[in-house]
Amino acid sequence: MATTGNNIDSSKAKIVHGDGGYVLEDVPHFSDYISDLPTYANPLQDNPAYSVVKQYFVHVDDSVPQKVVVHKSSPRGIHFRRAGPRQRVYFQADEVHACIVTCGGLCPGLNTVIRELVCGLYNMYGVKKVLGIEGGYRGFYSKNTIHLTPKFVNDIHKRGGTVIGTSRGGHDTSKIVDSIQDRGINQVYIIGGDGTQKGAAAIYEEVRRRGLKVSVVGIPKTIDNDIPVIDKSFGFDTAVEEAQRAINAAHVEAESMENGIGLVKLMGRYCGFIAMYATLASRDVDCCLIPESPFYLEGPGGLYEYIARCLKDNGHMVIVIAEGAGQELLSGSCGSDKQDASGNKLLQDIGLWLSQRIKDHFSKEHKMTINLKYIDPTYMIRAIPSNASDNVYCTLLAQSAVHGAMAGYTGYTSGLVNGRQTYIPFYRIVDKQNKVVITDRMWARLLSSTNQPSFLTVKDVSEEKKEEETLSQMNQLSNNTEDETVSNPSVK
Ligand SMILES: Nc1ncnc2c1ncn2[C@@H]1O[C@H](COP(=O)(O)OP(=O)(O)OP(=O)(O)O)[C@@H](O)[C@H]1O
Ligand SMILES: O=P(O)(O)OC[C@H]1O[C@](O)(CO)[C@@H](O)[C@@H]1O
Ligand SMILES: [Mg+2]
Repeated sequence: MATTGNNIDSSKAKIVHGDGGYVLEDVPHFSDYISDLPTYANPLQDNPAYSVVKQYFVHVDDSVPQKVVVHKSSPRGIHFRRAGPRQRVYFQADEVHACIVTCGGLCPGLNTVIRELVCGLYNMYGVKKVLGIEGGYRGFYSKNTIHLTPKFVNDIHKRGGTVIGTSRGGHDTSKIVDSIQDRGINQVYIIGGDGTQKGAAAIYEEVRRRGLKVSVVGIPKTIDNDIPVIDKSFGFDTAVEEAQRAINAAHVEAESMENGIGLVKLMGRYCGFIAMYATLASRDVDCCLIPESPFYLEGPGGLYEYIARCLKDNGHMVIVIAEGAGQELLSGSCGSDKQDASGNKLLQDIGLWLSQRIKDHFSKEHKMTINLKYIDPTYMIRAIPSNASDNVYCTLLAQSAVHGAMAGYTGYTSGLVNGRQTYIPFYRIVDKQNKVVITDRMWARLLSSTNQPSFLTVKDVSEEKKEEETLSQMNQLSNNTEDETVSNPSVK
């Protein structure tokens, strides 16, 4: 049996091979494990808003390539099923009993997704029974539910947070599936980050083992942007925009004083996307430190040397640090192995630690007084409503999720790949975490925009590149050999 690192059985992967090295990583469908299900004409065909649209229904063979940059001799590569409404659906409106749950940390846009799931189900498919599960996964078996209607959700998108609450920990697969079965729920919309998607994959496996006609659908959420495959997660843009306010404040403080340093700590437990994009957007940042790129303080090429140069040249500087950066420098201090209820590492405050180190170093070694202001906006970048572009993104994600469930697909995450809405099998989402690749162009762009040292030796760079190549070769190999092969695709 082939399993991913998370014990998700990937041997059931539906891989379809086509001409020219075309590979479709398809998502599960009810018809894979339940026979003779009736289908119905999609009610959208009679909806005045959609019936005028030329080719509104997605073609059964439509798929979206994972890689858009190719060479003339490259194989066509991996594709995902294109999201959208299908001609035939597997549920009648009054048969659907949907539920929505939000898990993990907050993220701008959660309420927008909830709103659009409810309105999409009501307005597009005439579904009237939509339950909100309160307080995350544990809410399935230990909390009340809320009946969600278009009226109830009408202006929740203007508020931060999630109207149905969220939590970490408390995932008990069999209790959750018992609750789904007992309540007669047949569409489960699960909004959350990498941990949540692992939980969703486990729920799907159990639902399938019990042979239930229940669609299990994930909607990827995380301001950290650590979910692989998708272009980016919703709320990320909003968080980066809000982070600008902290960086601006740091810059104003720093440039108003002699030897002023503004130090901003931003969220990013295992990856530095928020810090990287906020730095690139701001142009006021002189140094960005992220978990993927270890840094050191002392000696040639170190952080102290760079700070001294910036202060000498400009009189001030701004540093952005992701909360997960430099944790190895802090190791040994107490509390480093603590975890939250979901098993995520609890981090120590690298920003506070670094502020003290910088002050001590410059007063002792350079006899200089540093005016350092430490700004930690923490929850302020995620406890806000989503901006306009995230709102549109949330709407498309939610509507795509609904179309897929109505069409009988299950075990998928609704996600944007190369600007197109797709259905991605869970095993692809939970397999690994998305990280900033420091040998990619984006990190090089950042280094050339800040002029900061890379903190890497030539040897480090070549090792990093080798590691990346090995990883991508392994991925290629597993796609070619591990999974069940279906030639002559009969795609739905
Ligand atoms: N491997 C796993 N299997 C089953 N459930 C899991 C797993 N990992 C996490 N979960 C559950 O998923 C939920 C959310 O996980 P977590 O707290 O890690 O947040 P997340 O979804 O990764 O979001 P974020 O990191 O953006 O805050 C929790 O209820 C947790 O119990
Ligand atoms: O909400 P909590 O448990 O304080 O967790 C904070 C974490 O959540 C995130 O916002 C998303 O995973 C991280 O950036 C941060 O480390
Ligand atoms: Mg997470």
